[in-house]
Amino acid sequence: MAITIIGSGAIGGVLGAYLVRAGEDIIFCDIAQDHVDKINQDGLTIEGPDETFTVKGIAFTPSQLIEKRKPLETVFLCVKAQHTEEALTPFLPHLTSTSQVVSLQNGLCERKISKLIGPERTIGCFVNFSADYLGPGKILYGGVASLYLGELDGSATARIEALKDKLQAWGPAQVTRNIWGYLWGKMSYAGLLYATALVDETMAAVVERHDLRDMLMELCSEILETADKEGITPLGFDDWEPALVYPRETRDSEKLDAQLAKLAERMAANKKTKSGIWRDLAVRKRETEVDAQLVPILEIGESHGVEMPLLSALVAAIKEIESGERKMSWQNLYELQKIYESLPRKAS
Ligand SMILES: NC(=O)C1=CN([C@@H]2O[C@H](COP(=O)(O)OP(=O)(O)OC[C@H]3O[C@@H](n4cnc5c(N)ncnc54)[C@H](OP(=O)(O)O)[C@@H]3O)[C@@H](O)[C@H]2O)C=CC1
Ligand SMILES: CC(C)(CO)C(=O)C(=O)O
Repeated sequence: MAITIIGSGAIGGVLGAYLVRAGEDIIFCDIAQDHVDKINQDGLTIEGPDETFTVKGIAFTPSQLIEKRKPLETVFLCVKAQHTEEALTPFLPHLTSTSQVVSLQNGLCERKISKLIGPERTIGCFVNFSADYLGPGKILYGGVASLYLGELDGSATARIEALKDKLQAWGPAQVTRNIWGYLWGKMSYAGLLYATALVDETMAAVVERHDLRDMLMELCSEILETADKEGITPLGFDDWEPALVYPRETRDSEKLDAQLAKLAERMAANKKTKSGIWRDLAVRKRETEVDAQLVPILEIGESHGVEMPLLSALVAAIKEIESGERKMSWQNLYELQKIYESLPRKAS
């Protein structure tokens, strides 16, 4: 089973490198010509917490790969959420009736992919390991964390098992019958991650702030309430436990505090201490995935009549940082805190 990785940056690069090292047939595809050239000339280097290694790689830009007119059987789609359609569309003529496209992305990208190619060719995936693209041919890997694969309809299939088995070359990939539970669980966590990117600090430094905690949990609750209205129970992973956050009325502050302390510890111990959102804003100076990740949640929430003052303010603040109108600062979190304090339904 040849695997084509479309978007061979942080996530695609790490998974691809481990698979190449295990002898799998991997084709890297990336829009960054310098990255493609470097992989072809000198290989792809992964700087991980335990080891640094380089694999030889075969890489193409999308146009080079399209020219080859080869059918693509298994695709790992690892582009940022906002690039989902534009990355996949050129390859539609090269997909067969049995092709499978796995979304190794944050967000509800499986919805977009299944619109393009049908749910039967779309495979859901929840990824929580961390990585950063450092430069052409070079990726920092933060270390192992959760990765779940699942059919969108929750069925158990041989193809999911086969993919899970292959991914053992990377680490403890697992199968789930509830991929939407994980994807929404990650979206609730994404609310927290985006909030940490409002300030030029580590994720742990924000999560450790007790004075901001109720506000941050209310922000995540807006997303969790939306999931609830969609009939989905978000699942927990890697010290993020949505069930301790929502429903608001069953929240046990002591238990939640203990859990968030563990989460902060985990964040501080990772090689990647700041989020991908922070990195897009502060290092890569480019737009984040906010329009493709949190804005759709706002839309879904609004369609159910969920009030989302904190999420709306967070989205606005991130967009202002993107456009240069706002700077990263603790002040941004204090502004969210003020909104929180003005809410009638505070859960403290
Ligand atoms: N990095 C992390 O720690 C984690 C990331 N994720 C999620 O994984 C997904 C991928 O993120 P990540 O790997 O960090 O992103 P990266 O930016 O590191 O990698 C994406 C790569 O795709 C390339 N690309 C963009 N458009 C196309 C295209 N049309 N065809 C082919 N390649 C293209 C990008 O090039 P260019 O940069 O030039 O646009 C980039 O090299 C995101 O949804 C992210 O939220 C999930 C968990 C953790
Ligand atoms: C923080 C992380 C790696 C998840 O743990 C992430 O999803 C991101 O950087 O956006």
